[in-house]
Amino acid sequence: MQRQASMGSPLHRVSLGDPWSRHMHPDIASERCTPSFNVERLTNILDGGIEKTALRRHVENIISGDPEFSLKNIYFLSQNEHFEAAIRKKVHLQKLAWKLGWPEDGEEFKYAYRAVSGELALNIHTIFKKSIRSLGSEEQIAKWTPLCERFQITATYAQTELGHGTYLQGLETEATYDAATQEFVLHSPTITATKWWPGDLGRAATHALVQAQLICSGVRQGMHAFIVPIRSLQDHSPLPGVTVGDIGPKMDFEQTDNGFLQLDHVRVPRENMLSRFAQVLPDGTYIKLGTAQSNYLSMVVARVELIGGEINFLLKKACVIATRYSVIRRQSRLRPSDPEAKILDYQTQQQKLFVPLAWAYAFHFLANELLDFLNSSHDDILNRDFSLLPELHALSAGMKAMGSDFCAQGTEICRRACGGHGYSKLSGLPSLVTKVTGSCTYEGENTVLYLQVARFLVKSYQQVQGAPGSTLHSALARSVAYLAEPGLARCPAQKAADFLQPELYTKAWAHVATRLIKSSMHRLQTLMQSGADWQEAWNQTTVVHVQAAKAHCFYVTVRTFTGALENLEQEPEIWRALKCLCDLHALHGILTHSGDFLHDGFLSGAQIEEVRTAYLDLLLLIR
Ligand SMILES: CCCCCCC/C=C/C(=O)SCCNC(=O)CCNC(=O)[C@H](O)C(C)(C)COP(=O)(O)OP(=O)(O)OC[C@H]1O[C@@H](n2cnc3c(N)ncnc32)[C@H](O)[C@@H]1OP(=O)(O)O
Ligand SMILES: Cc1cc2nc3c(=O)[nH]c(=O)nc-3n(C[C@H](O)[C@H](O)[C@H](O)COP(=O)(O)OP(=O)(O)OC[C@H]3O[C@@H](n4cnc5c(N)ncnc54)[C@H](O)[C@@H]3O)c2cc1C
Repeated sequence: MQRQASMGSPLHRVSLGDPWSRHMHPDIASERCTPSFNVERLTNILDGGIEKTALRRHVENIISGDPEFSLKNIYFLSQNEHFEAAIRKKVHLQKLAWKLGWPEDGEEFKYAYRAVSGELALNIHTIFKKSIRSLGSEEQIAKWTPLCERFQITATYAQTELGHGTYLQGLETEATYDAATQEFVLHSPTITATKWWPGDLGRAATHALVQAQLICSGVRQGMHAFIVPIRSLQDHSPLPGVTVGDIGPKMDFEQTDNGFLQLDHVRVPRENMLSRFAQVLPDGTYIKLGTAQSNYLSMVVARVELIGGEINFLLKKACVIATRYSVIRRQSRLRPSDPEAKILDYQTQQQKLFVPLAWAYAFHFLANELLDFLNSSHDDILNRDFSLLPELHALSAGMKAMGSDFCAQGTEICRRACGGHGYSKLSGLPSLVTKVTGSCTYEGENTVLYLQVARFLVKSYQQVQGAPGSTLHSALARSVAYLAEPGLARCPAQKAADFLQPELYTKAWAHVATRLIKSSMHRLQTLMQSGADWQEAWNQTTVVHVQAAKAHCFYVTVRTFTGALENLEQEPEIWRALKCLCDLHALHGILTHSGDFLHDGFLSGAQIEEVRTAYLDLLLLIR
């Protein structure tokens, strides 16, 4: 008879399933019996409260107890079998959700998605639904949302083409308005106009949100979104004028049918253009209600939600797997007379695992703060108050880029830290690496997104240069307020312990970000003064602009992590544990970019050595 673990115990997910995992490994059990803080309390904090922990565990127990959600053979499936298994799980989960009354945007779906390791199909159907909310009029939301929620239609977000993924002004798919019939004619004029990559398009979708160049009365009005039926609701066959299929095997995401779509003069009614930010009147008059980039809002929402909802939880899983492995795996001896050591007792293994762990916490708090910013500004933007959009765009772009970069690095470090077993798919680590790697490309290629941050920093720096002190602070966005603050020329730290002060290392990062932004601006201005036009000068300084953008993004992660710590001062044990990880994150960044801190003498070589001492002591403390 299997021992039924209580829902609250950490064992509840281990003692189910195959016999040999029924017993907790003694090395893990011993590690767990002397925590320096209340583990359940920290779990509640990370979940967002006691009730959410209980709900998460309730959902996880449902999932882990239902054979329909089994992942046992997941690594042995072909591409098609993988997709079909994901469809079956999605349908089963949706029926369960309806039966249990789970709310559409409730936490339950998020917990279920993680519990099945993302092995669910129709994820872009959800992005389609959210895009309708961001780009659609109230009438369009009222019409299409129920159809999505009842799965009377399944949909995709079709923006990227064979010829263009980044440069949206270059999208070739056309939507030409025909006033005579009050319809839009959607057409793929070239092979490079073929929509290529959209998820759920290859086999599942009946409808597509097609981002296309709107042509009204012969005038090209830029990228707009159109809802296009692509498969029959009767027999799921492609509709007339539609050529659609799957793009084939990928590095990962085989649970998703990324597809291609060609449209041959497919007609849709005028009402199918999403019209929150622009309208076409029956006579073909174009009414602009937003900005040229208003229809990019759906990408801002997706970038914010993917950081915590997809990207960072892949790193969290890799940290759990690699840390558990590192207290079970014994290899070599610290002294000839000792028993073989747990590999987590080697300093190098501690560095390998505790830095990604610190990143996982840094991006956990960052994702929450960015989600709060989105939720507090989204309604204003929908009501066409775009005042917060530039900062939201810069933060979402930069944090998606840095979050995916760090999570891709971190999962790979965790995988390598598990030696040969880390190379086995059955460890779960390789698929975490290949899945998170995709996030460096999808929803905006990272370099391109860092350049968007750089563009925002250039404009913010020009504000600082051009505005008198008093009016400055009010106008400058909160995330770049440090640009207007009088910084220190030299770091005052005298000893290693001084570098464990969050205010000190946060200011150190603000100093470096400010200097790099100033330096990249100086290079830009120098090139222009020597005769280069803005575009040439910009292109010739993009490397240093990306460097400045990364320093700014790192500063934001440090500032956000230290802010989260301030909210935990009433939980001293937890505060101490997480402060160690915050310190480690900040100091690891300083050591790996020490040249940027030494460059203008802000830190001396001797101070870098003190940073290293503090850093190495942290590894021991965290262990
Ligand atoms: C659970 C499932 C896991 C897997 C899910 C995977 C789902 C993946 C989906 C996708 O990948 S969907 C496709 C994603 N594609 C992109 O992200 C495309 C990236 N490219 C762009 O965003 C744009 O082309 C660009 C690079 C920003 C350039 O745009 P454009 O040429 O039009 O403008 P710029 O001249 O650069 O900037 C003009 C102006 O507009 C502002 N701006 C740019 N983007 C946005 C935005 N998203 N929101 C608000 N504002 C934006 C930009 O800051 C400039 O402002 P100013 O400086 O002029 O004030
Ligand atoms: C797993 C996955 C899922 C996806 N799902 C979807 C989806 O559901 N819907 C959808 O529409 N799309 C989807 N995509 C497509 C994705 O959005 C694009 O691949 C992405 O936007 C990058 O565009 P691209 O592929 O054209 O790369 P490119 O832009 O061609 O990038 C190639 C190189 O060019 C560089 N580059 C490009 N522009 C510039 C510039 N201005 N300055 C400097 N360097 C530049 C980039 O940095 C990069 O190094 C998905 C992609 C993946 C991998």
